[in-house]
Amino acid sequence: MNVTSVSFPYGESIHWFSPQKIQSLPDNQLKDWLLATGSLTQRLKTHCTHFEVKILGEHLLTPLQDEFPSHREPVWIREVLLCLDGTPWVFARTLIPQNILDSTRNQFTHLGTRPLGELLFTSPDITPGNIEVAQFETCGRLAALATSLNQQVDASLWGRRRYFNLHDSQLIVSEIFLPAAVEHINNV
Ligand SMILES: C=C(O[C@@H]1C=C(C(=O)O)C=C[C@H]1O)C(=O)O
Repeated sequence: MNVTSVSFPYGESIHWFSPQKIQSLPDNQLKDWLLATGSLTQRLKTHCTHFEVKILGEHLLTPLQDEFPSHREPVWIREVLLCLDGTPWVFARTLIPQNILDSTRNQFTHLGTRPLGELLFTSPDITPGNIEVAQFETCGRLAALATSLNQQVDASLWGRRRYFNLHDSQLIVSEIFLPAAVEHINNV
């Protein structure tokens, strides 16, 4: 895998839609994955022997334009690849505001290769919020990332963005399904 943290951050500005508003959700098994509310990590682990979080980068950075309107100051940005038996299936980009870092004693900044979901789905103070979806064109940065992972991008990529509520704040987790994942999901 010739992806390095040199190109971090990989995220690109995208227009996210409420699932009720986007007319053209994929009409195949991927739709269920896009809208599922549980831990993606737990679901991915049922499709492999070895699950691994590869960190592309983590840093306090300013969000992309319109990515986090309530936070124009730097937030903790974590980008990872979720790999199943050595194959990257998901690119994930998480944005965590400073007040959540402070109120959780910086647990999120010391995750390392532990899946974020281990924190999000075990803390009684964190509740899943809305889900939004988006389609990524084949000419974008994330398509280029997929290509650099030796995954052929024949069609636009699909992703979702989930909000997680903690006290009176939110963090955002975006997950883009790479071609290897879509190939498996739609052909199981
Ligand atoms: C939110 C979850 O955590 C996963 C793990 C991530 C990480 O380690 O950075 C990011 C996105 C998720 O797919 C989950 O398991 O649902």
